[in-house]
Amino acid sequence: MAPRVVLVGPMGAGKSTVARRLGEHWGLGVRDTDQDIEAAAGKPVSEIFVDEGEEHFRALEVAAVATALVEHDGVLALGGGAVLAPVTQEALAGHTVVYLEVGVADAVKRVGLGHGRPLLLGNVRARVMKLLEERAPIYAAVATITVDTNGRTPDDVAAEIIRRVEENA
Ligand SMILES: Nc1ncnc2c1ncn2[C@@H]1O[C@H](COP(=O)(O)OP(=O)(O)OP(=O)(O)O)[C@@H](O)[C@H]1O
Ligand SMILES: O=C(O)C1=C[C@@H](O)[C@@H](O)[C@H](O)C1
Ligand SMILES: [Mg+2]
Repeated sequence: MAPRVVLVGPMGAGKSTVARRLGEHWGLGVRDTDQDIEAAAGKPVSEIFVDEGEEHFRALEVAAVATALVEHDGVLALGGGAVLAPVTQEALAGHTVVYLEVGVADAVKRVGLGHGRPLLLGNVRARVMKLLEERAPIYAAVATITVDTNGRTPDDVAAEIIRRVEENA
């Protein structure tokens, strides 16, 4: 069992939103590792960061991704920082991984004040810029398909993913 597609990309890329569109189109279940972690912990990601710290969250995330990759055969959205873990990078090899690419301007518009996104606390624009710069090469390296989401609607992005995944099948 393996997910039909795994979505990666930074906060505001639209992973959760586009995953729902893809699930509807293909009639597949949708899973989101942030939600799996929240359900198991019984609290939001932002509270896990405050109560237990980022390192603890990252350990939960490695386990949540590993489990979802073997258990889930639908559409899987990963948390924005999941691909930072080398073990997750290795686990993604062989999967259809879609990188939702987004620039600073669109990402900032989409995340607004960054509520519920602990890594954006403070200066949202500066934080987004730094994260995008550090992570873009990692997203690109794990991806088998890269889709530009800038200035595009979630439906448009989903349509491109559907076309390209079906072409590659
Ligand atoms: N292509 C798009 N165009 C405009 N707005 C979008 C687009 N995709 C998503 N959004 C909006 O941006 C916000 C963030 O989207 P979403 O939560 O899907 O991002 P994410 O990649 O899952 O982020 P995170 O890593 O924080 O979970 C939502 O309000 C969503 O409606
Ligand atoms: O980009 C990140 O590091 C994060 C993204 C979110 O999906 C959450 O997993 C959390 O807020 C951390
Ligand atoms: Mg999300």
